[in-house]
Amino acid sequence: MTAGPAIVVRDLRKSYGKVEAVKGVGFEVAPGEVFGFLGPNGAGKTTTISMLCTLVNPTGGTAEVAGHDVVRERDEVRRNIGLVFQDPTLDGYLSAEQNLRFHAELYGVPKSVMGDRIRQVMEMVALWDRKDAKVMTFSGGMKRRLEIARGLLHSPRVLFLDEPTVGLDPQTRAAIWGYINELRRLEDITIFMTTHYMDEAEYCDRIAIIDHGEIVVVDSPEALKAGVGEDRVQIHTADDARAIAALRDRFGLEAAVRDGAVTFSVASGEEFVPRLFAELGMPIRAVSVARPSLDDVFMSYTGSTIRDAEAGGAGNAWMRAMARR
Ligand SMILES: Nc1ncnc2c1ncn2[C@@H]1O[C@H](COP(=O)(O)OP(=O)(O)OP(=O)(O)O)[C@@H](O)[C@H]1O
Repeated sequence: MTAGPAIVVRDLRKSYGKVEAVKGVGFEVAPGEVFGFLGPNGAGKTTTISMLCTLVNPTGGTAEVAGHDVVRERDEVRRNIGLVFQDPTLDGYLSAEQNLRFHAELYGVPKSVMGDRIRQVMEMVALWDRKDAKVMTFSGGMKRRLEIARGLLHSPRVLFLDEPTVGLDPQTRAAIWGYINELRRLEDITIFMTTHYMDEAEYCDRIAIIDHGEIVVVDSPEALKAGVGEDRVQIHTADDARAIAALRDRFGLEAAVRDGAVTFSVASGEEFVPRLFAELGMPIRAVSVARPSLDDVFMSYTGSTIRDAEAGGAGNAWMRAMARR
């Protein structure tokens, strides 16, 4: 266990020419934490994680990972971290086990423990029975699982995952989260991950929301959702227009029809519902109350949903950068 924080970032910056990809971000990650870096395409997530992994040099500020400076102590940082990035770097012509063995040798994992460790990490991602198959025969999800196993081989103190579930089907995404949660239980490890899936950010201990190269907020998903304050209430009635007018006149609430139901936000939704039935003055056929989601949090901090923020993005940072010129 690291004595101090696993990651300390202060006023970290990166510019590519005139593009300020990261504009002075700062945060700390505690040992053992699963820390999520959340933001739309082009927000600066990959640039930040790349600086922490020593793959990109900052243009300003400092960052320490596992107690080492990412610029001055690059080798020490590299020894202490595992990486799972978006672009696969496995060798398709080698078997799954050979890929891991090659990596273990590269990282100087002692021969005496190598075999056991390879088996342990492959079992963790349920690939041990496929150890002899060539990686080129693997599905996208299996490759991602193998990359996670490889990232763990040398028992890193911090594991960096850049969009670990992007492009995978929901079932595989859920399985990968199962492995991450298992990892948290079995290994003394800190996990730093980027994602733009709101539902996945829920699994993190804390998340930082980054937008246009700046951190807008850092907190636990629960605290962020509680900070939004209001619940979302939906009611079904025979006359939506009349219901909307009644909500405005009797309760001063602004409602609108969304997803086929009259929808509005109110503090303590569950306590409000009995009043609603008593005082709306018209029959209600059905009602639902939902706590704020991280989508609502993102909306309240950035003024747009993460999907709106991504609309128009080509899905590739480079293509977007070119398109802007
Ligand atoms: N090598 C580069 N050269 C020039 N501009 C770059 C480079 N890498 C990133 N950028 C720009 O920096 C900004 C942040 O990009 P970055 O890839 O860090 O965002 P991201 O949040 O990781 O997005 P994504 O979800 O698409 O991976 C974007 O405007 C991008 O176009």
